[in-house]
Amino acid sequence: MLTVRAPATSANLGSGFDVFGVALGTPADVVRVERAPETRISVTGAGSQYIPEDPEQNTVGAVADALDAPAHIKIDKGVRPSSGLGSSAASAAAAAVALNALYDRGLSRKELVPIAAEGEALVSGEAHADNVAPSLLGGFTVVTDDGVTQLDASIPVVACLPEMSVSTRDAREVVPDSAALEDVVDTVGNAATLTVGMTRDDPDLVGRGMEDAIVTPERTALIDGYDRVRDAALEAGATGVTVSGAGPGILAACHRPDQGAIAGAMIDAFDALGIESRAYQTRIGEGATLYRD
Ligand SMILES: Nc1ncnc2c1ncn2[C@@H]1O[C@H](COP(=O)(O)OP(=O)(O)OP(=O)(O)O)[C@@H](O)[C@H]1O
Ligand SMILES: N[C@@H](CCO)C(=O)O
Repeated sequence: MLTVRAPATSANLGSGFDVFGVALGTPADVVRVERAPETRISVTGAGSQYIPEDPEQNTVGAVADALDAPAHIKIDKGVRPSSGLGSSAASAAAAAVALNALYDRGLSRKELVPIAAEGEALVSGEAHADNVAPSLLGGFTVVTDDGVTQLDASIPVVACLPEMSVSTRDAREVVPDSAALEDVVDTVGNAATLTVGMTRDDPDLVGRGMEDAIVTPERTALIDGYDRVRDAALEAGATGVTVSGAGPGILAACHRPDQGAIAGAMIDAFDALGIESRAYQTRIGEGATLYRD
């Protein structure tokens, strides 16, 4: 039996829609695999009641198919589904690493990115890799049609998850088909600022670069209380705030000493609207880890 822990991720970071992603220190999914004549899946943990065990409908089933690696696969969910924290991707990334090792396929982490992305195609209709890449590789990742670029980074963040769900499929429907040149120019500038910030591990530059005038405003309308939570986080010292992935999770970049106050302010702001939430005080962290039992 092999065990893999794969982290939650936050994609987009505002200015890098479908391009940027980061691995989070917590939460994470844990996947255990054992060789078997055909794939069988069981799911426990956060939100497991909403996750199908049918291999045709679970992201890990798509990965087992893509690697031609049938197995009994046990998923222990730490990342709640439809959270914006890359729940479906964490399972897919963990399964890709585990099955690659179980069947000695010899693929590198980068080569596993498109394989894990097959799972995303199953649930959201598109094989976007901006969550599976950081879950596999760790740090900050840039995904384009030409491949994946990875950079180690360790910016402190708060990921606040309200008790509501937004499916990636629905959140992709509100993305505009076109944008004004002025907004594109602003977003490119912000994306460049954020990237420099990551290379310097500078939370101020990263936060400044999280602004986006094209996709994020359309998506915030799907998250009750977004503006109040964002303002509360900024007042408590966040250097930047944006929707995590497709939402409803909200990501704040910050300096380490402000983390507790930001987490409290975000939870209180949701609470004032009658919405329960939890906040992960974490930092950009490592990719999937393989354990041999
Ligand atoms: N192993 C899995 N883990 C989580 N969700 C899964 C899994 N397999 C299938 N799903 C389905 O995927 C959907 C959740 O994926 P979705 O992309 O909407 O959320 P997410 O991964 O948390 O968000 P995001 O990609 O925005 O960060 C749910 O419908 C869920 O049933
Ligand atoms: N880039 C994708 C990620 C989903 O987590 C989106 O925002 O739709």
